Amino acid sequence: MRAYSAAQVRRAEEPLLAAGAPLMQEAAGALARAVREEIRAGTPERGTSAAGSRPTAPVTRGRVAGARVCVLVGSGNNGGDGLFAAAFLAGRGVACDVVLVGTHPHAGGLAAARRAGVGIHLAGDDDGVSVAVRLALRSHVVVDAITGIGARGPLRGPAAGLVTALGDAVDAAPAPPVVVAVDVPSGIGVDDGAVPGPVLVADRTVTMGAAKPGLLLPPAAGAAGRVEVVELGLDALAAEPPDAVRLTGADVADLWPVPTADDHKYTRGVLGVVAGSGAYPGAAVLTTSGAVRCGVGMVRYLGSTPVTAAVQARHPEVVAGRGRVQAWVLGPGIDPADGARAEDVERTFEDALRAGVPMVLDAGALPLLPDGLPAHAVLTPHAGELARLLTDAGDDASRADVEGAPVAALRRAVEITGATVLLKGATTLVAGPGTPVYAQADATPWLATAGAGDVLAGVLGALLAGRSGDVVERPALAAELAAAAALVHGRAARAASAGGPIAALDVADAVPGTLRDLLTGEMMDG
Ligand SMILES: NC(=O)C1=CN([C@@H]2O[C@H](COP(=O)(O)OP(=O)(O)OC[C@H]3O[C@@H](n4cnc5c(N)ncnc54)[C@H](O)[C@@H]3O)[C@@H](O)[C@H]2O)[C@@H](O)CC1
Ligand SMILES: Nc1ncnc2c1ncn2[C@@H]1O[C@H](COP(=O)(O)OP(=O)(O)O)[C@@H](O)[C@H]1O
Ligand SMILES: [K+]
Repeated sequence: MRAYSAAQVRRAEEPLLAAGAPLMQEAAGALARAVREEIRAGTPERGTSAAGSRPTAPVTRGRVAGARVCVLVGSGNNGGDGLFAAAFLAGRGVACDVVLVGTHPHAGGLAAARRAGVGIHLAGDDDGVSVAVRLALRSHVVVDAITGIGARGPLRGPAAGLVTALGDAVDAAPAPPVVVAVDVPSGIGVDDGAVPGPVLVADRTVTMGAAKPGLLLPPAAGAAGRVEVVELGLDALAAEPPDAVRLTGADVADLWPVPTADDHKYTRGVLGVVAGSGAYPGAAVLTTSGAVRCGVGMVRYLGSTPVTAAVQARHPEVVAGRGRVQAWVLGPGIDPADGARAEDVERTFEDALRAGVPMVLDAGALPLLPDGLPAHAVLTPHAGELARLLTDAGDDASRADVEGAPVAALRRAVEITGATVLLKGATTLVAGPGTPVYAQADATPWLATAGAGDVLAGVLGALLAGRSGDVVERPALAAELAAAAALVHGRAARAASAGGPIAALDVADAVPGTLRDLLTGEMMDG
């Protein structure tokens, strides 16, 4: 999924609007269809529960007549989409109410809604807000058409009051309405994914023409629910670089190296691993497991005799000692204050830099880095490690700062280091110099467990080893491959979990099945 900024979308719409294309009618039609789907998917209980708080007749599966919909309408074209959709729905027998949040609603849309018999209400003051909340709570679906790509800053005035009050009421409702956002949840940072003020959390977002960055990027993406793009024929976007990207399973199938009859283990890629130490031997096992399970040609491990023995007890195929490699993983389970191990990392890093070999720099390697790294070096910090990296470079950043504005922190780290940076989290973000931000939300919160990051380092190392030559030739590929590794790691965690707890090694063990499903097209997205 490729996401474009508000300005890019406006530019792409211009020629179509100038030619008289009925974009708003198409947008409103698609929105009305989505609302009808939500009504049809609703169970009969939803219509009657809430301790009888809904005076509507129960909605039978598959029918929309008799359902109630409440549309929150702002003063711009986003509100226009909502008004025309309300008119369509009323024509299908849906009981529609519109709550006007701004003073100058779209004139054509308002006239159409009135003609269709839609109830029109005003949320201009506290009384209006109370009425609107009551209308919304007795509805099956609430449509948020307050602001779209024309929003500036946090919601203000009555819009802010209504969204705050309604958000609280929906949270407390025993049978809350389904919330469908038009284009974006009103109040999010459309281009940067910020949440600067109140936002009504949506179950589904129907976005017009193309996805917007705020629908993919945290924290705003968390308010968007399922995102559905309505095709409006914005062909001009095909020639533009997207601002944000989310890879799908099919993208990963295209990126993952698949051996052919001409291959042998050395052409498939050899990964060198400097991970684990006397204090953290497990990191060596987890990192090599992640790599071995990806089907890399060979893994070479560099570490002390007892840690090497632990690695080989789990994976007899791992080879001990130096040799030619196509990529490195440096740092998991290594304390930068552990002189001998830090020296192993630094020495190998210098060799890798000279040889021009791609590398993953994780955990203990991060504080040892010089500036001016190549884009084929991929740093894999979590938010705490990224905050430290920025602070060491002279920016004053806390973990909370990184979590509050992760994209800005990520971009800053790329700027400072020159490297590709993968920021781990519930949504894993990746960017390199000049690349879009990749935002992958493929995992399960069960993945937040010790050692999971070591497995990711191994998976990414294996992928970089397999595509080493391509990465060196086209360093921007490193970011895409890192996003692909995050997808595989996240999907493997989901497969291993199936709703229950997992240990890091379970994630590595689920990688072969996950890759098989992705490569054979048996794993669907979503
Ligand atoms: N250009 C077009 O013809 C199309 C536009 N479309 C829709 O139109 C939207 C863009 O429309 P607009 O450019 O009119 O802009 P919006 O409708 O997104 O927002 C503008 C309105 O919101 C108010 N507003 C802005 N910031 C606010 C804030 N922080 N708090 C409260 N109110 C705020 C403004 O005063 C103005 O009334 C898209 O998001 C999409 O939904 C679609 O219908 C497709 C076609
Ligand atoms: N809430 C969450 N939901 C999904 N994945 C998460 C969540 N929190 C963390 N993760 C993932 O779990 C892994 C944790 O890695 P990391 O923090 O490096 O742990 P460790 O250092 O113990 O290996 C990362 O892949 C990260 O993206
Ligand atoms: K909206």
